[in-house]
Amino acid sequence: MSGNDEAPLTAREASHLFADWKSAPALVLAVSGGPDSLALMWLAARWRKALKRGPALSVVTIDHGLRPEAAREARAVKQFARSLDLPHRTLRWTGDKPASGLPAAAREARYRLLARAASAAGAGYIMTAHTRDDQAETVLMRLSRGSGIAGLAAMARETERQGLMLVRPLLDVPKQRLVATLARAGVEFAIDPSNSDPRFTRPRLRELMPLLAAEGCDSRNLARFAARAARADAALELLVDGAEQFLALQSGGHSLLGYDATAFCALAAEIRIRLLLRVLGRVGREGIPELGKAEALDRAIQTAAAAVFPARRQIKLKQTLAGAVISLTADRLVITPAPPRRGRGGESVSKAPETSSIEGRARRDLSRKSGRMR
Ligand SMILES: Nc1ncnc2c1ncn2[C@@H]1O[C@H](COP(=O)(O)OP(=O)(O)OP(=O)(O)O)[C@@H](O)[C@H]1O
Repeated sequence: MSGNDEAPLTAREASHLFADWKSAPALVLAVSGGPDSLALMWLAARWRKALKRGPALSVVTIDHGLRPEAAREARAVKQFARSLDLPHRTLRWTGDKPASGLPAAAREARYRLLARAASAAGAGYIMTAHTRDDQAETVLMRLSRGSGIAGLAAMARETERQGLMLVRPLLDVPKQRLVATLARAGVEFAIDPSNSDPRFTRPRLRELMPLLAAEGCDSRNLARFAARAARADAALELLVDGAEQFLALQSGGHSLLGYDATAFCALAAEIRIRLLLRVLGRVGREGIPELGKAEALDRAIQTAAAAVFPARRQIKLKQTLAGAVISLTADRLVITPAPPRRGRGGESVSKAPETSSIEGRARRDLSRKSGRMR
């Protein structure tokens, strides 16, 4: 790709960026009406037109019902899509809007609606216009929250989300190049004022970017850092696979026996914590817990394991986390689903499907690509 961060994207560069999805049957383009996603739509339409055979493209805009101008912007996207011969739908978020955590709730609703539109269009892929600048902001946000390596890897080019693939062909492209692409094509675009609303973290961090860039902490270097963190994360996940297989072999395939406590405690802390996250996500009723909670659990296990107890089978630690019960004896670390919590009317409350112990059940998708920050 051109090293010039201000040059419009060429057709050749775009065809390279989209090449991975050339043989997908259908793609949904998520287009808000902002410059990044309008450029995505324009580039994807030009790419598709140049192909003899390729995916059926359709465009979806979500109206979050938060700004009065949103409906007009969605109509403008529809008009532009029509001029490019692309079918377009607008879906509206009609649910209650929370008083706090609005960006996160809007994002949840957006992806839910996009997934619905993709299923209706028979598309297994949703394409967004995340840029290198978005990647850099994500790294900064996660850094500021003390995220782990998986979180610092930020967004991936492809992410699985509820059975659909979320794909980001422009993740290495600076936003300025998209703006330049639109300017050359003579396309006008809307600016969403919430993108610079100082009530939200991301816009406040965006404000800092020029200052940081002057010190070398620019989007290129932050994105490079994310790529390196992703590489380290992938290597660590392989080590966790190996550790898991090793511990399972040591249990002789007895699914209810859990892990050998000494072997578990001898693993490196990072591997133990990742293993706990995996197992809790698989066994527990409440999904993968926060990294900090798994770290605290690991510390408690290590402290309890070091304590001397007279009886080998005596329980050294018993704790619940993420809808799972963790118990430790001198011999074994066992993680089982917690009994279902009782609701107000006495009915049981369960978030995850019934599972029985550490081993012996299908592995759910627990990767960082599930969109959860670590
Ligand atoms: N209203 C919308 N309708 C359709 N697609 C949208 C809408 N808003 C955002 N998108 C898609 O999501 C991409 C990222 O948007 P933005 O950076 O504003 O979202 P975000 O809240 O930071 O979410 P994310 O967690 O996905 O980064 C856009 O480039 C676009 O492809």
